[in-house]
Amino acid sequence: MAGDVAAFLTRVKSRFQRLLERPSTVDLKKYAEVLASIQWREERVAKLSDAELTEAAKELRGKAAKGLDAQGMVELCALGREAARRGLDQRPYDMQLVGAMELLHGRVVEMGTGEGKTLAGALAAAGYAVQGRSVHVMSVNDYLARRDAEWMRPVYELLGVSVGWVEQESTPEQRRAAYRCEVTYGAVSEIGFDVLRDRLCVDSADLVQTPPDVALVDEADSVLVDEARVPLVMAGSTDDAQGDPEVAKIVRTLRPGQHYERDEDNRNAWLTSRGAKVVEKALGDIDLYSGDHSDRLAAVNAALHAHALLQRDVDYIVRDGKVHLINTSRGRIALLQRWPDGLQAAVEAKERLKPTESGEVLDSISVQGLVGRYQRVCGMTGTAQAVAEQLREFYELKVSVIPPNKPCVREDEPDRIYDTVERKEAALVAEIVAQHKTGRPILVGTMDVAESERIAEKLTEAGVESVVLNAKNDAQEAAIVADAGAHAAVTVSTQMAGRGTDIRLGGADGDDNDHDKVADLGGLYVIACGHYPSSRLDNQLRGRSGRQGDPGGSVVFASLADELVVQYAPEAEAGSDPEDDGRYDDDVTAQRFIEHAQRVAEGVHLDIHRNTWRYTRLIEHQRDLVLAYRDDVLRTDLAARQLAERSPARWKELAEKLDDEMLTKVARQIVLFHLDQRWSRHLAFLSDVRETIHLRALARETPIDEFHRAAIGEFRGILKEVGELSGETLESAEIGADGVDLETAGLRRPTSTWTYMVHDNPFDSDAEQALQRVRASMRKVKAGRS
Ligand SMILES: Nc1ncnc2c1ncn2[C@@H]1O[C@H](COP(=O)(O)OP(=O)(O)OP(=O)(O)O)[C@@H](O)[C@H]1O
Repeated sequence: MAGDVAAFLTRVKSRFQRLLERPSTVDLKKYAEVLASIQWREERVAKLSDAELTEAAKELRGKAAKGLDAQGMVELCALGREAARRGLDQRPYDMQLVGAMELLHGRVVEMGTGEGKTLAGALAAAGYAVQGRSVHVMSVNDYLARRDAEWMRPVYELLGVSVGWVEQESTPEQRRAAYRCEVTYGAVSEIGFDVLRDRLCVDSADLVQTPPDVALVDEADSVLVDEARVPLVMAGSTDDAQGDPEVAKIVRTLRPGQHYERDEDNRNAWLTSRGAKVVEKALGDIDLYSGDHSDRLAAVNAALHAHALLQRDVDYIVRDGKVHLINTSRGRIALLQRWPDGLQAAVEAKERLKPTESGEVLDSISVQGLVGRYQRVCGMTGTAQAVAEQLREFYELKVSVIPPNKPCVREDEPDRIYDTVERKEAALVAEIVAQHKTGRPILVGTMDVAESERIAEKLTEAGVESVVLNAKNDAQEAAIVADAGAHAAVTVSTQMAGRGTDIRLGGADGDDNDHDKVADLGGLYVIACGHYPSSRLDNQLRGRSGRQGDPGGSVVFASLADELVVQYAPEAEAGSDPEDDGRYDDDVTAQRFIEHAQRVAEGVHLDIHRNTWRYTRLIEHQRDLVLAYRDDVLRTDLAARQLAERSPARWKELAEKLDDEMLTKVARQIVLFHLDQRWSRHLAFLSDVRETIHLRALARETPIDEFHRAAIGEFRGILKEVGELSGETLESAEIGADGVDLETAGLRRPTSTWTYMVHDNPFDSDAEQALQRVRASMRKVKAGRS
């Protein structure tokens, strides 16, 4: 009873807190005086020569070393505005300055599409730089990182702020130079991979990054929420996890319902007893569930997952003999992503492809862990309000909504709801044909690659040529999207392909005439082929139209047979009969079910995020401890002192042969080798624990508690073990004037390393769900056997 009351109070408290902390539109009254002061100062700044402007920014640095006070903010904005006017021929709007100031207060700002976030972000980054801080502007891809850095360079230069960018092709030297700049642009993945690669340096001169200070995250909702769980991984070459072609062949013959079943949300599949028997027979009458065949069981599970849950052209495409994952939150190829090794190999076997190299995970960090390293985090996006709660829960970040420079006049029509997908698509195509005749540009948002191709085909049949945007590279995508506002353009796009690119009415190279012609037709018309699993994604798509007060329109064509509804509101039904064409006219019940399905989907994703974070938080914490120790070893003589104390006789003997510098280097190499290897083993251990945690949970232990207990217990001994192993190596390895030969001592560092992002780990996405599945499958197997 007391527990119930406590739970009730906690719920009330958190609801109350949420209400208090609801993101609100910034109070412009608060900024009225500041904006007036900026304008007053701007008139004076406009009279300065370029050199004097840069000098004034330098003076501001002197005063801002301990932070920007109100006067400092005014000066920064006045100088920044003038620098943008001269460098870009764009005078930042008041709302951009307000956005920049909110970023400088450490907020995630919501600014609509086309409101000029890139420039607002650059002014904020310069504001941090004049305070002596170093800023990483995190973009969603290489293309945008480079584009934004180059685009904003004139502004930074006039303000005397150095700027650089990193991309996948950058050499270590280029990276080092970029990170030495006060402001560095880079894709989140690239910045994360640099953190991981720096983890392997045995000489501090090889490090490329400087300590993390300020992260300014572009498309903050995608990065901090949608992709937060994505682990960035660095692997080294060792043995390879090959997909078993024999198992793949057997699994290919299995039928759903008979041999295996899937859970409702399509996140897992398991063999029925009949399926288990078929597999066991085909593998030579083995008992798949006996301890002797655990490798085979793992291979069967991975193959079944690849066969039953991962769909070609939805989850991945096959191109050039390789499996390319499709990033579900952006609906485009995720070049650097792969699944956990067993699954990747299983999909390759399913598609009968040559297996790609796999390896031992040397280190990994989640996007959330990466962002968590920074002292200060701020960000910008067109859609932050809907994730305000998550930003607060996971990052302690607050959202500020910046009103648009010009009010949005886009017309968002009510949903058009149909009974079946076929009839919905027929109506959608008819609507496109009709609108296209007027010359109005249309952007069609689809759920996945397969759907985008299907719609494009239907359009061709109906005599409308369209451009499909789904699996091109970022630069090409940007160029295509930029032209989506041209007269009579029809662009079919998967989710947010080409995000970050402005869609100008009249086309990228159009003049004012072209703009006005398209505006007169009603502006860009966005048509969605259904609702996305989150209202935020819907809004992102809609937001592509109606920029800077332009006219525009949007509509969603939905059906009660859409995957979202089938998966998350299977009980959905309409309150009326459909018209002849399958449309439910003004049916509130159908509409409510669709909204309900979206809310459930949002809830499921939040739960998964919360659950994964409960697991990864501890790992990230352990990682921080190991890294802090590693950093001491790398930069000081800690290893030498520790080994001298541990093996005084050997140390004395070596000190007679080697100079101090070499001996310190030897000690460092030995300790770093063992530390890195031990950490890699620890990660493998944790991954094993997570994969089997649901089995342990059957023994009535709470999975997360059990995981913590195992992880903490194992971690406790790591540094001691590294000390012991290092001592042994010091005693036994050959150490001469040239240093230590680790290889002859059997201690090989990985010869090649590579980095990738793990798309989604289906094996450990949600311990509770996994537990239920295992229970269900065990029940089934048992029932089948008895
Ligand atoms: N102060 C300004 N004056 C004139 N044009 C501007 C100004 N600020 C930005 N722009 C222009 O507005 C367009 C949109 O800018 P930007 O791409 O930064 O918008 P955004 O908010 O990032 O949009 P998205 O959500 O699509 O990423 C660009 O073409 C840019 O050159």
